[in-house]
Amino acid sequence: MTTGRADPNNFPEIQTGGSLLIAWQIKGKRVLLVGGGEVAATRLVHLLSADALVTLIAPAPLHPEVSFRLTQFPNSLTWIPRAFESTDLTDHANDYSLILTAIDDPVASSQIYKLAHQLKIPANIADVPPECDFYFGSVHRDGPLQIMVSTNGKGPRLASTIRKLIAKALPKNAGRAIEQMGELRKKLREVAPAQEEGKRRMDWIKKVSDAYGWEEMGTMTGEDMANLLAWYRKEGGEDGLEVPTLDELRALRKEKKQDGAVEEVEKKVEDLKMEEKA
Ligand SMILES: C[C@@]1(CC(=O)O)C2=NC(=C\c3[nH]c(c(CCC(=O)O)c3CC(=O)O)Cc3[nH]c(c(CC(=O)O)c3CCC(=O)O)/C=C3\N/C(=C\2)[C@@H](CCC(=O)O)[C@]3(C)CC(=O)O)/[C@H]1CCC(=O)O
Ligand SMILES: NC(=O)c1ccc[n+]([C@@H]2O[C@H](COP(=O)([O-])OP(=O)(O)OC[C@H]3O[C@@H](n4cnc5c(N)ncnc54)[C@H](O)[C@@H]3O)[C@@H](O)[C@H]2O)c1
Repeated sequence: MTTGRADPNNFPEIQTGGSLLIAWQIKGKRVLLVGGGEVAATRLVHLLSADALVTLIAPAPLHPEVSFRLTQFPNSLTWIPRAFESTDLTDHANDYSLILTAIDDPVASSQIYKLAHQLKIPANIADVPPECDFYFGSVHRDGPLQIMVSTNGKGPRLASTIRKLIAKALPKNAGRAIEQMGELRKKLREVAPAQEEGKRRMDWIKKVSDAYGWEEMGTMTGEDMANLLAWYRKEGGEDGLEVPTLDELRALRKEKKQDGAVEEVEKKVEDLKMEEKA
């Protein structure tokens, strides 16, 4: 939506030869996973974290972690206990958004890749980079915060080392703070939905994002958020709208709610919560 570039003439340098890193919204989409060993177990962590609907094809016995996921996710993970057959794909050509294999059989792997390619379904064939439309990366998750380290196939173990270094350097409650920011942004769009308010809304949320520490953002209460939104509404007509300091925001907690703006916003926030529950 916005680029956030300070200098419009200072274009970023492009290093070609990389890959496209994206956050694929695969929730509710069908994925075929072939294989039930250790690598399949790691694939399941990624897929189930993203709320995908997974069909797993592999003969028994399964890796214990894979068996555990079956009991943990009975509605989103289905096991077909046998080896892969080509009709698994040809009869279900439109079913799958994504195909992953994690099997110790290079011939079957290649056959699955060719079928996926014909059907134009993106595939990752573990251990065979030339037959991967995309690679996995080393992932750190903390709620909505997702960090993926990729070495573009050069050094998976080094990716894992870098991921751990990054995770160590993160603020303790970064995930929680980001979750809170998501809630605030959603509520702000709700109380100030007007299209023409888009720029002011974005300028202000940028300021809010920079105004408080991680700890403060993570421990912000529903009342603080309502106070912030009321602040925005009250001062919304002004250009260069400021954000309350932390002290100002905390002071608002104690104020009696004689202020109609706060009550109005709190009611909207309550309505939103009810909608979410419904
Ligand atoms: C990140 C991670 C994600 C995951 O799989 O979940 C991942 N591999 C991980 C670990 C790992 N894999 C291997 C080792 C042994 C040590 C070593 O070889 O380094 C270790 C380390 C270990 O076990 O400690 C063996 C291996 N891997 C590939 C090949 C084939 C080849 O390279 O030709 C071979 C056999 C090489 C051989 O035979 O010599 C290929 C791929 N592995 C990738 C991802 C993709 C590129 C990732 C990137 O760009 O960085 C890519 C290209 C395709 C793909 O799988 O998508 C996960 C770390 C998760 C974590 O802990 O955080
Ligand atoms: N990319 C990576 O990060 C990475 C890391 C380690 C290993 N590997 C490679 O990934 C592959 C899988 O590794 P693993 O440790 O999970 O192996 P594994 O031996 O633990 O598991 C293999 C699984 O595939 C199943 N399988 C074999 N043929 C099948 C078929 N035709 N249809 C359905 N299921 C079938 C087996 O029953 C088993 O469940 C190996 O080739 C391994 O070298 C990749």
